[in-house]
Amino acid sequence: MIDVGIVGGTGYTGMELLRLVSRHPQLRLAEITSRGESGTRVDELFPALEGEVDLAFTEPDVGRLSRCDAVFFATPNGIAMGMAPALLEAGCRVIDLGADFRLRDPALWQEWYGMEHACPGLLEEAAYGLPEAHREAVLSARLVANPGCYPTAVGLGLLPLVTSDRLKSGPVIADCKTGVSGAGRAAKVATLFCEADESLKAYGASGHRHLPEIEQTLRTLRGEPVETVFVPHLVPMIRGMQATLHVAARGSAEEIRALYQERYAAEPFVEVVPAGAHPETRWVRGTNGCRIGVHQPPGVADQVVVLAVIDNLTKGAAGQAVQNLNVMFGLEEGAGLREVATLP
Ligand SMILES: NC(=O)C1=CN([C@@H]2O[C@H](COP(=O)(O)OP(=O)(O)OC[C@H]3O[C@@H](n4cnc5c(N)ncnc54)[C@H](OP(=O)(O)O)[C@@H]3O)[C@@H](O)[C@H]2O)C=CC1
Ligand SMILES: CC(=O)N[C@@H](CCC(=O)OP(=O)(O)O)C(=O)O
Repeated sequence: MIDVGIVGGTGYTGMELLRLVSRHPQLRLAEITSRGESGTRVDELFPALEGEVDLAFTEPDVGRLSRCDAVFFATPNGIAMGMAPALLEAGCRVIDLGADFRLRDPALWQEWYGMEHACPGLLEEAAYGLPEAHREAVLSARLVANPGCYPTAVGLGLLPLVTSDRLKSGPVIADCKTGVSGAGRAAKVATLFCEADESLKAYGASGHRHLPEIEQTLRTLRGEPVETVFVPHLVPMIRGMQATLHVAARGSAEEIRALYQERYAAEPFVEVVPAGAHPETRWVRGTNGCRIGVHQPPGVADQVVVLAVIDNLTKGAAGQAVQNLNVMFGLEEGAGLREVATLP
């Protein structure tokens, strides 16, 4: 068994990790932290986990955490970088669900996250944990930067095109929507039911911190910059994310769909939906799946619309983190991640 620790076990991605780790056949939860709930039993706070988790929350402590084989950070940005060096030194593997190790350039990190990086020396070493693109790097990594939810949906939605000669020059438009759990559990007025329900709003249209991460992902895949317009939206649902990607590309919808099917044929979590289908977020709710549809607007030459849906908390965060751990430890990549979406 592999002993894992979760730092930030009371937040939304920490709760999702708890759900997945508790059902994973090769993982044992050894440590779970919360400053606010230290001493409280996990199943007292989350009765759904009664009989699944026999632990209480503790204060985050490097000494205790370093006894784990792997530690997940499900914490706000800027926390993992303070504790990761000591954990790595102690021989732990680290997977950060936050953004601390995602951007290669510490100056870019400071510009978008407003704080100086605590361990810029680890940025080169960290593997960017989008397994469909960087499986080899994850396989040998001690430290994984779990991608952001929007960069996951946009990255998977564009990967086959940006690595092919079908992509034409011109900006990619990434029109993205997500549910309120994306903002985390800490109360914010904008995500209160009365503020978010029965309404839809764009935000970050003049610049969102996931833009440099998306640009870095696309540049790495293509070998040159891919101009990107990224506009996120908040929609009144709890989980889910859709990236609607407008891309200039050569070829018919059939040819481009075939390119996607070929690229993702061996991927356990990415599925290209049949011609004419529009994937829905509820098809992947609570699962580690990503469903992708390829369409072509009539009457516009060399233009495609790619639709990619994920669950922001699963493939966009905790599920992908477990997938990365499976790859890092040589486990079957889908272990503990075989959930089927709940419908309706
Ligand atoms: N929500 C989403 O859809 C996604 C989130 N992410 C990223 O994952 C990370 C966690 O997000 P999310 O679960 O939504 O956040 P939440 O706000 O829901 O939870 C944060 C957790 O971190 C703990 N925490 C807060 N401050 C500290 C600290 N200084 N030291 C140790 N623990 C701390 C909190 O518990 P306590 O205060 O009791 O210690 C809590 O358990 C973030 O970096 C987020 O950006 C990534 C992809 C998607
Ligand atoms: C609705 C909402 O606020 N969504 C969040 C999603 C991003 C997120 O979770 O951030 P990381 O993946 O970088 O950790 C946001 O736009 O900030």
